[in-house]
Amino acid sequence: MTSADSHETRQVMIRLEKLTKHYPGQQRNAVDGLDLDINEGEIVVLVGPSGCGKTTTMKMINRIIEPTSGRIILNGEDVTRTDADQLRRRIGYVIQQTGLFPHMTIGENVATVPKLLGWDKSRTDARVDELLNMVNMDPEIFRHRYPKQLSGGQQQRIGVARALGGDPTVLLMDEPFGAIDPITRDRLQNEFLRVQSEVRKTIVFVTHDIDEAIKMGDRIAIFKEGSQLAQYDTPEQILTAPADDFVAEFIGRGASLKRLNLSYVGDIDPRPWPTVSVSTSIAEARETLRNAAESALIVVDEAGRPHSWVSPEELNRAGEGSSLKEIGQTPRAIVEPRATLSDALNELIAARYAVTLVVDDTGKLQGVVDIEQINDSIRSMRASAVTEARASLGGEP
Ligand SMILES: Nc1ncnc2c1ncn2[C@@H]1O[C@H](COP(=O)(O)OP(=O)(O)OP(=O)(O)O)[C@@H](O)[C@H]1O
Repeated sequence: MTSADSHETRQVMIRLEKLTKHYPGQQRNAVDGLDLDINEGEIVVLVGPSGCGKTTTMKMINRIIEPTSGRIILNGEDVTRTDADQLRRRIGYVIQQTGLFPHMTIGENVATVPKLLGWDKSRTDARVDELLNMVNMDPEIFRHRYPKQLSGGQQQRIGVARALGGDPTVLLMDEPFGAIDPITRDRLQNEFLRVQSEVRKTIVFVTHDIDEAIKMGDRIAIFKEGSQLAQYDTPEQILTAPADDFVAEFIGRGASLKRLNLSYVGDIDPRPWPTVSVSTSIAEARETLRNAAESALIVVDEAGRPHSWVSPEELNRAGEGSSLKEIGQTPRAIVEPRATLSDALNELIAARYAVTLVVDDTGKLQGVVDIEQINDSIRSMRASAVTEARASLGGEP
């Protein structure tokens, strides 16, 4: 099944129909007749140049900005003219500067929506603890603190916890990690993806950063000015088959490098490499290497974990009485199947080796992956994306 099929079979959670916003005094509509379907449980990222209308689009979904015309359908229900306060309780909202209430403790902030929903104290307290744990903030330590006693990254975690308070079906995120330093941002993005794999909300995420869009999005909507949709597709499709010059330019250079972040070492079958155990004798190791096409051996410990690399020179130099435990080089460039191909390539370059060692969760050697295999994987990804793009145009595969 292709990714396009799986999107079609899922239920639409948010449907925007001919959604339009005209700001008084402006010549053009900020958002102009936008049609967009967002499926249940997916992260859709709205991305595009400044002023293209992505924030206006998102804020119309919870009607912080009222549409001029068009309809918003939430889970099959037309909510364009229903009570906006009620609507906002069903939709979590995370913004760049967290919007935490400074005079309230962290616990009180996270309890905002449960209180509005009239939950009793014990249910609310339990929910606050659950949410703080979910975003990796120990309730015992942080519950009674105030926002200004937290770092920017910690405040942003609380922003996410608060938005999830009433267990909303939909979460709107407006450049949530925009004001955070790059290293913390990366960590928060990873954490958020972990949280999402547990909570499976329907998420609309606005960013101006295409790399963030590629990382976070199940699908990406690339906007041109006036909220015209240039392309609405998976990150893989957008990177491999951009719909037009505007999209290609917006992705920028290095699309192939960005694609490396979308495939994993686990997608490649590691190939075997001549391997001996630390207890093997030097003579036996020499014999194994002599019969192998490769130019070095991997030595594994009793549990099958990489212990060292040994070269023919090292084996020749070693005296008959010495052990494989004592000679060779410490292995580097070790990756797990969940590492991205980008991670694997980084390891290869940093270690200046020709292959990375692939290990399982227990550290046991599975085989190796080399640069050729990484290259083949990118090539086949590109070929399948082009086939898919042609098929969606109704052309010959
Ligand atoms: N309150 C407002 N009054 C008048 N015009 C507005 C208002 N808010 C936005 N606009 C205009 O509407 C258009 C779309 O703005 P919007 O903020 O939705 O874009 P954006 O894609 O989110 O941009 P950015 O990345 O810069 O935040 C812009 O031309 C903007 O100047």
